[in-house]
Amino acid sequence: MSDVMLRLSGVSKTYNKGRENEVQVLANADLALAPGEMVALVAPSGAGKSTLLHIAGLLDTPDTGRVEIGGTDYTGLSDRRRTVARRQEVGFVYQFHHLLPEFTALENIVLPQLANGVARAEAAARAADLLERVGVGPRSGHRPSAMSGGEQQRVAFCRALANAPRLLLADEPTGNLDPATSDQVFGALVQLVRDTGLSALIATHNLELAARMDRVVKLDQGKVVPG
Ligand SMILES: Nc1ncnc2c1ncn2[C@@H]1O[C@H](COP(=O)(O)OP(=O)(O)OP(=O)(O)O)[C@@H](O)[C@H]1O
Repeated sequence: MSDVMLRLSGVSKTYNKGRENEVQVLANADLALAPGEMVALVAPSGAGKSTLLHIAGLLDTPDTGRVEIGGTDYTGLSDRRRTVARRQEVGFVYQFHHLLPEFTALENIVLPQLANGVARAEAAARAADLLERVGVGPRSGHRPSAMSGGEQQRVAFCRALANAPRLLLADEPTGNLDPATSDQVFGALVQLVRDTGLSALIATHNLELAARMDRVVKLDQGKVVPG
């Protein structure tokens, strides 16, 4: 296994190149995450956290630079290869849960597995196990509208891990929750990541939560620097 789970090398990204509203968000940014490492990404609004996460998760491509996940260099690979890799290797969590409203918590975690070719019984067992781990086992038959914000977000964590990715990317995962709930739900996320041995890059404005990670980095003039 590679000793680096995620590596960004010399990554640059400019929006609206050549236009009046041109904005260089990333400028030769480098970042490496070891297997099992949890890193917080802290930066002011607009500094480029989402851009960095999208590039790291193969949702967007940098103008220049390389993105490697699990030792594979995805630079220049086809959209198809990148889509397959994204589905298998990367889990995403956002500020909003984005669960499918017409499906139960369990089904929301089963569906991505079915799309990945997993048999239904196996998918359901994995979904139940994940929900149990984050303390929402008793809510597995509920639709998102019948769950609290904290419960919805815990289910979203499970969905991100449904296909056993090796890398978790989270963009303000508890940003929508009140401070006490945020603290508990963040704790559940950390525990889940530790239990499953994932590498995780978590963007947050919350310095207390960031301090619970192995390492903190920030964005400074388009570069990743120690926090
Ligand atoms: N598709 C786009 N086209 C043009 N500009 C963009 C685009 N996406 C982001 N930007 C700009 O790039 C900069 C970085 O945006 P990004 O969303 O990465 O920041 P962020 O650090 O995640 O901010 P926030 O914490 O507010 O979500 C911002 O100035 C934003 O306006």
